[in-house]
Amino acid sequence: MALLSVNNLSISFGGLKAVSDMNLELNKNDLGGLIGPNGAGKTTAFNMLTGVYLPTSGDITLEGKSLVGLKPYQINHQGVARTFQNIRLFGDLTVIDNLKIAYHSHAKYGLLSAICRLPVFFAGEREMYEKSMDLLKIFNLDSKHDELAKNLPYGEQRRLEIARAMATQPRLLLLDEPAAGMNPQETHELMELIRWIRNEFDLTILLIEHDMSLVMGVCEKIHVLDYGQIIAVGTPDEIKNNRRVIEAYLGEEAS
Ligand SMILES: Nc1ncnc2c1ncn2[C@@H]1O[C@H](COP(=O)(O)OP(=O)(O)OP(=O)(O)O)[C@@H](O)[C@H]1O
Repeated sequence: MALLSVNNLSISFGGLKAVSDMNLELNKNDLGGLIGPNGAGKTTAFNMLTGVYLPTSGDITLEGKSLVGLKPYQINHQGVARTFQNIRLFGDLTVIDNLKIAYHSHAKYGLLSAICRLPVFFAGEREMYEKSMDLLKIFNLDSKHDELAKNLPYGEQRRLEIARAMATQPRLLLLDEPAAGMNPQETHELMELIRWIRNEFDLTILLIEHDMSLVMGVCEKIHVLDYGQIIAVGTPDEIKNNRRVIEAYLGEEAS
């Protein structure tokens, strides 16, 4: 069974069909890409996958269980985490607190234990701190754990956002333009990191990206959206040589 299955997914905003009969399948451990010209519907698709938008029609299943109609936090509890095109960290909190907040969504103690400062609260907090530091080490941010998130350089903020998504212990990680604003060196390091976390955490990843060096370098299966419709699915080589894909991108360049 596919890990993620998107079946005939559509959404309209007024008269605009932003995504139309979209189909997409990812198996466990796939590293997939979702590409397409500006306004093709990529982020809208992510917003439906994460419960931000309710599809007009169609279904989304995670290991056979439908996600449609669930709220974003419920979808996160099912094992789907995401990052955003525009970084959405808590800028005035420290790096480690940004991660601890994410771990809190899976905390093993309740509100009463926290208010009464029961031993289970302290044990839970200690565990969250240790797990957060472990993740920060992986993302090479441990030396900055005490800095405010807003003071990190841009590339590190992007890495922290991925680390925060990982703190919710996802099965499926959705990355919306993870390399946006990164220089070539940072993009190259990000590629290595994405591959590594996929293997290390037994993850399935779907990423939206305009940086073709990253998409072609890291994705094994690419879906191409144009005007809300999937126009091609294939390996990087197949996509590079696909006539409809070339036309879609050339059309964008010509306009
Ligand atoms: N909430 C909304 N209300 C109305 N229209 C919307 C809404 N969200 C998205 N759209 C429209 O849906 C279409 C798809 O937008 P979307 O942001 O998904 O594209 P995209 O492929 O992610 O583009 P980009 O690569 O530029 O980020 C666009 O025409 C956009 O204006």
